[in-house]
Amino acid sequence: MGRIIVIEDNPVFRDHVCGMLEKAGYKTRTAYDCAGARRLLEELDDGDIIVSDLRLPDGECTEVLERMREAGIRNPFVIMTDYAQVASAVSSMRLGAEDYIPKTLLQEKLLPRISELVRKTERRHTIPILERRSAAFRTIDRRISLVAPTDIGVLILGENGTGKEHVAEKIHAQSTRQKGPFVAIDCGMLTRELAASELFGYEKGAFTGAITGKKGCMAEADGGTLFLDEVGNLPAEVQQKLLRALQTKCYRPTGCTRERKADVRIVAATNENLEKAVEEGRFRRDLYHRLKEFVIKIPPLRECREDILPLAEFFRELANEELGRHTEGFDKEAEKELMRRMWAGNVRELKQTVRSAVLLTEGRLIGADRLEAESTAQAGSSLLLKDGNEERERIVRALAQADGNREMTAGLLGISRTTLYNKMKEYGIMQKKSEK
Ligand SMILES: Nc1ncnc2c1ncn2[C@@H]1O[C@H](COP(=O)(O)OP(=O)(O)OP(=O)(O)O)[C@@H](O)[C@H]1O
Repeated sequence: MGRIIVIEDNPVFRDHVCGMLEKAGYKTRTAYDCAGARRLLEELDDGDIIVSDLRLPDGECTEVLERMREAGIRNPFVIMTDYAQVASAVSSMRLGAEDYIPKTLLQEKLLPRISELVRKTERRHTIPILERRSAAFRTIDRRISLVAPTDIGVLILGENGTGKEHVAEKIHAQSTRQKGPFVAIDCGMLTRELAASELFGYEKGAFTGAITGKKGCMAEADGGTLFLDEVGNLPAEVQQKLLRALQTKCYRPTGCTRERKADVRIVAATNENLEKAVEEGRFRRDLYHRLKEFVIKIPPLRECREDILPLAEFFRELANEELGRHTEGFDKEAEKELMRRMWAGNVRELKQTVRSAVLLTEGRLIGADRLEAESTAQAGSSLLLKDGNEERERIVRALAQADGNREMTAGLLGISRTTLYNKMKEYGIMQKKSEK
């Protein structure tokens, strides 16, 4: 976890903010003016987050922000404002500030916002990836390198757990937008009521309870890539709004009278047959065509058998590090077993199986008896309990155990993330967007 750089000229307020952050376990560094901030920024680490007062003795912090963004430094920047400064703070968001928080609301807003940003930053910097070398993936890599530098919309098709999000990140990393943000949103988690605000944001006072405005994913992804995971679940009203935003590069946040511009490249992914969703009237044909300008199909792991052992080795070493184990490999029987399985949950299931095998192994070699029973789940199917109440409770418990991380929760329950989303929707289990 990185540090929080607090830039504030009022020493009492600065100590107050640092105290709050340190009590929550964050390390802080401080500066009191733009010049000091610029010096600190020279030694900025990837995971650091900046929280700054808007008006500083030698200028506005937006000058620092602007300089950072020009230099391609994308660390999150949150602005603290007095009531009278809200208008300029809003305009600073166009320069790439993540958020502004009125000082009067700092107590309740700062820590949740910081923990959301920490999760996002950590996710981008800590998931190690193995370059897959199977014939199928070499073809996929060629397709990625062809499409990445263009602004063509890409639709990634594949079963759950095949690695669609990594492919989207790769497209972004090889694009001319690589210095811009990569914002991922799970459309499967968006209720009809939430979808428009999450994607397009809203103005302060747009509806009861909208005490501050919200930026929305479109604005967050401005200059970068917006990854719409499980795009087939996007509610109809939002499909229309998204299509318009793609066609005109303009959109209107809820409650806002003026249009906003957003230069966003969309990469979408789905595990369902969108063609069928179009025929059944659940997905707009025009949006479908717009999203699938270029299609990348990711085969299930069982069809890329050359990748199984390299991935298993990769996950074994990761798990060694994470769990403090010293396994050195799989024995012959375990290798045979890894190759024999169908991996209905694809790479995600392989990763989880290897991780728990590492945990269970005391010697150097992992034996076949340490590989948990094969998942009987068909991709996308549910294997939970028949009794609804019990099932709901189990999901809530698993979410708490996994500290809100949905991937880990799905892993604990032995189901795919999509099934988890659908179940959460079905049981009305709410979760904050930051809890991913
Ligand atoms: N090449 C790879 N190297 C290392 N880990 C990988 C690789 N591909 C996938 N994974 C891991 O497998 C899991 C599933 O990957 P990812 O979330 O990208 O799949 P997905 O197809 O987007 O899944 P879903 O459809 O459920 O959203 C993640 O934990 C991811 O880190």
